[in-house]
This record gives sequence, structure tokens and C-alpha cells, in this order.
Amino acid sequence: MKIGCPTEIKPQEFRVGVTPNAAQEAVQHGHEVLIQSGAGIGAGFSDEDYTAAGAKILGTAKEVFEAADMIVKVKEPQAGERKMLREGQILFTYLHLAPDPDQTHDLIASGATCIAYETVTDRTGGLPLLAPMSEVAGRLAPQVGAYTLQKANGGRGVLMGGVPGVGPAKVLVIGGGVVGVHAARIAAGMGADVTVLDRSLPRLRYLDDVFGGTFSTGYSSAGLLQEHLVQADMVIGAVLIPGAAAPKLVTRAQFADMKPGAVLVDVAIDQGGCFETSKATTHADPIYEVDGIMHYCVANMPGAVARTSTIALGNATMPFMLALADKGWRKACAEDAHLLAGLNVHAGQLTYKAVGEALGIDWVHPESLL
Ligand SMILES: NC(=O)C1=CN([C@@H]2O[C@H](COP(=O)(O)OP(=O)(O)OC[C@H]3O[C@@H](n4cnc5c(N)ncnc54)[C@H](O)[C@@H]3O)[C@@H](O)[C@H]2O)C=CC1
Ligand SMILES: CC(=O)C(=O)O
Ligand SMILES: [Mg+2]
Repeated sequence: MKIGCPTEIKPQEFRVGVTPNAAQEAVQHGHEVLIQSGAGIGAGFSDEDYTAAGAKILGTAKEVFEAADMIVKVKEPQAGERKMLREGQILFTYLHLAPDPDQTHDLIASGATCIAYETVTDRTGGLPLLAPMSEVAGRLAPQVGAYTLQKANGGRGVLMGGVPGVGPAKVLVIGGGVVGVHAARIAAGMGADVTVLDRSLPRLRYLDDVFGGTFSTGYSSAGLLQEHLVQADMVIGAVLIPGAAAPKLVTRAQFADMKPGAVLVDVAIDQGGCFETSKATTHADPIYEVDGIMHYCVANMPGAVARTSTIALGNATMPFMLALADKGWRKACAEDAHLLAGLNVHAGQLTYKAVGEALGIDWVHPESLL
């Protein structure tokens, strides 16, 4: 199969869909890998790294889309990229279709087979192709929050770890899933006093068993959240109700009880955000203030550390990419229900229930296409 990887064109996106190591494995499996010239630069991979791995370099995205049987990317295809997709071609990337009717209609019209990273599942009920980026965003959250807490950046001028004689910052993490646990570990490692709230008792038991000495846990009721909110220097929003918009857990009215200059980092902004005042920001202009409370709400946080994120994402996507290339999408999905869960669009039909329900579009069961 010909596997094509174009340069990402979404603003401020420096990741790349195929690493040189993944390209090398695909070549060893007998596939041809076509990389757009410069696609890896933002993640620290040169064209020479790809040619050394056995890939071919093409000059333009158009050439890559024309030649490839499967396109492997990071972000959802932008409008110009969607025009280059064709019937029978496989698209393997993040899609996030539920809030994006334009993209959904374009992908249906393209006739392509579109598999979304974020809906591929695993045996434990997890999302193995979302998890690596949640790990990155979780670990970044205290880092960007600590920077925002600095006085010159609008924060209240509190050092995460304090110093001898002066106590540490108080960090509240709402949601103890993949983002939450990684955020809590890093914040605790910086010396902060960290509490994680979650609604899942099994998850709280796990967190307490493994991290009991590192951070505290609490059941996420409105009352307990308010207790912690008024003391917090930093609040990290990390909740997810799969497929749904994030619940709004902190209202603007509650800011009056908070410490002026406290920082909210809303990682859940992807799903609409869990603070009433959250709106998506970009790496170019990430921070804004509402009623004295600082907000950081960047929707593609992993793009800031493109090299780490590219390698982490590539480690997770590679086995699925190889299965699709080795077997074709139909056999690969027939043999792996978790990969089939990633199928969102095929040959002019929507194949993902939650997207159909969110956008009011007819959908078919993916099993019916096998
Ligand atoms: N902004 C960005 O760049 C990125 C954002 N994300 C987003 O971060 C969010 C979290 O993702 P993951 O940690 O992977 O999800 P996850 O499913 O691993 O964890 C979510 C946790 O939230 C908990 N939860 C649900 N309702 C709650 C409530 N009312 N109070 C407290 N906890 C509650 C769940 O029990 C679960 O443990 C998602 O919206 C994801 O899309 C992920 C990667 C990058
Ligand atoms: C998960 C996602 O959308 C991202 O990493 O950009
Ligand atoms: Mg995103």
C-alpha cells in the first residue's frame, strides 16, 4: 500500500502523522511511504531522516494525496485537504466530527474511508490513540499554569513549591482520568499541595492506592469543589463524559469567592470546557482574564511540545497503521472491533452513532459494512 503523510496545515500545529521509525516499519512490511517535503521539521525530523528510513519525499500535499492509498495525519483535515480526498482512499487521523458539521459533510461527500484516532477503543474501555495526547496535555497543564501564576503574566505571584518558611501553591485537579493523574503527578513533583476530585469511586480507590502519599483525593460534589476552589491557586479542568459536552463545574459567580489572580487551566476545552467562562484559545494568545481569574484554554496543547507528542502519538498509531496497510481497512476492522470503533465515515455514509445524533445525520452500523 502507498501510505502518504502531508505537512500539517492547521495554525500552530507542528506535529507530523508518521515518524521516521514508523515509516521504516511500514517499508519493512513492504509498503511505500510518501512524505511531503518538510512535514517533519516542526517535530525535529528532516527529509533526510525519512529517506534514511526508506520513505520517498514528494514536493506538495497535492502529490501526496494523489498518490497515496492511505493518508496518515494528526489533526482533522482542513477544508483544502478535504477536497483532495477521493473515493476508496483511507484517512487515518484525529477527526472530532461531533462539533464539526462542515467537516462531516465534506468527508461523507469525499467517498473516503475515515478512521478517527479519538474513537478507537481498547479492551479496558480506554481510548488508546487519545491517551498519549491526554498524557502530554496533563503533564503540560501545571507547567503552563505555573507560568500563568507568575505576577507578570497576570497570576497571583505564587511559586508552585513555595520555599522554606512559605507554603506551596494549592492545586485542584477536577477529573482524575488520564489528563488528571498526569497533571497531579507533575504538580506534586513541582512541590505543590495537590487535590484530585473525581466522580468515579473505583478511580478514586486506584488513585489513593497508587498515589496516596503524593496527592489527596476527594469525591467531586459541588460542596467539596467549592471548599477547594476558594483555597486554590490553580484549578486544572480534566473531566470527560465520553461523547458529551463537558459539564460546567465552576460558574463565573464563584470567582467572587476565589483568590484574585488564581489560574484556571481548562484542558477539557476540547469538549467545550468545564468552566462557565472558558473559550478556546491558541498557543499564539493562550491566556485571558475574567473578573481577576486567569484562564488558559488552548485546544491543542500537545502541539506545544511537537517532538514529544509526535513520537508518543506515533508509538500508539503505528500498529493500527500497519494493520490497515497490511490487510486493507475491511479485513483489519473485521479482525479488530477496537479499530472498527474508529470508523466514522465510509463511502458516503456516516458510521458513528454519536456523531449522527449530535449532527442529525443518518448513520449506519459499521458492522453492516464488513
Ligand atoms: N486541550 C487539549 O489539548 C487536550 C484535551 N484533552 C481533553 O481532556 C479531557 C480529559 O481527557 P482524559 O483525561 O483522557 O479523559 P478520561 O476519561 O481519562 O478522564 C476523565 C475523568 O473525568 C471524570 N469525571 C467525569 N465527570 C466528572 C465530574 N463531574 N467531576 C469530576 N470528575 C469527573 C471521570 O470519572 C474520569 O475519571 C477530554 O475532554 C480530552 O478531550 C485531551 C488531550 C489534549
Ligand atoms: C487530541 C487532539 O485533538 C490533539 O492532540 O490535538
Ligand atoms: Mg484537540
